[in-house]
Amino acid sequence: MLNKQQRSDKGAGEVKQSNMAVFKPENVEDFYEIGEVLGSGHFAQVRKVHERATGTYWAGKFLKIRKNACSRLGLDRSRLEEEVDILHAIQHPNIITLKDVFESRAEVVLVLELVTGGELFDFIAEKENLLESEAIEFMEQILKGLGFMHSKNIVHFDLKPENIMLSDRVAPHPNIKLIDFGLAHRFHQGEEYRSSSGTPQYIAPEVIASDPLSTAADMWSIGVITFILLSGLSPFQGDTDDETLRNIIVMNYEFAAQYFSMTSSMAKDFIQKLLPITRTQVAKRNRSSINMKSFKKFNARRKW
Ligand SMILES: COc1cc(-c2ccc3ncc(-c4cccc([C@@H](O)NCCN(C)C)c4)n3n2)ccc1O
Repeated sequence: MLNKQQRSDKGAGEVKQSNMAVFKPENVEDFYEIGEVLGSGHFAQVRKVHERATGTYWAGKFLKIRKNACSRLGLDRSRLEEEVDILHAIQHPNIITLKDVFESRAEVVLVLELVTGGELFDFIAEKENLLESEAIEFMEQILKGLGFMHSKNIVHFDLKPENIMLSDRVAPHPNIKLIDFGLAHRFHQGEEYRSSSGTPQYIAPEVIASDPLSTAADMWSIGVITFILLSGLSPFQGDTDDETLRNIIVMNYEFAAQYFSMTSSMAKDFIQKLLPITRTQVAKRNRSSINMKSFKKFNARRKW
């Protein structure tokens, strides 16, 4: 488990308590041989790593950590601590497993279960779209992992096909693994939580409106993912992020006959329950201009 160490720092006569997590200070290369790059993003790189003691292969997520609060280079350490806490709290067959955490001067390394089947995103892209029976198999596993997270009051907040990986894409029934808990949050009793982070195509209207968030935001993303699995189309995707966000606010989506003629009414009903068109949103869609005030405020805040 994560070692939380109570530290008291004396500064200007006051005693400040900081509850910084302490990860393994040893050099990760003493225990793992660092291999090929599997993928990379902002301030993070995922590499294949080989455990010296057992010969097992793992995935190492190498993260650059901000040196101080004023720096914009690197990830916020408290954000990373929450991700590690959350990963430790959720052990489930459909959620990636965290094995170890190492820390050097400005880098933290998460040692994670290696999955070799790639992203669901690529799997769909190669198949255009899936049979409804295949989509159901994937959704069942995604919802099992997500249901387990939600039962522990943990919300992912960045569900998208790129963060859903397959253990082995050639297996007849590939196993799903949810990854990337960099935006995840564990809710405490009575807590109000707002965030303007996420990926435009998949974020819920309440994120754009900066309303208090809940597990419902993940269920909205599940509706978008299901729509994509069954049609190959992204329901709210516009030519720009702004257009995508506008489409979400006014609930501008439809089941185009050209793409949904083979889709069951049960599947469309499932999506409509996850992407509910409220009376307010129908009214907005009928009005010439959408509620630009909340949209402009969101635009000013958003972090991508
Ligand atoms: C727990 O958080 C993460 C786990 C992983 C992870 C875990 C196990 C694992 N086995 C293989 C891979 C892998 C293979 C190819 C590319 C990538 C990664 O660069 N792209 C993953 C999705 N991306 C949008 C975060 C990751 N991973 N990636 C990636 C990013 C995370 O934020």
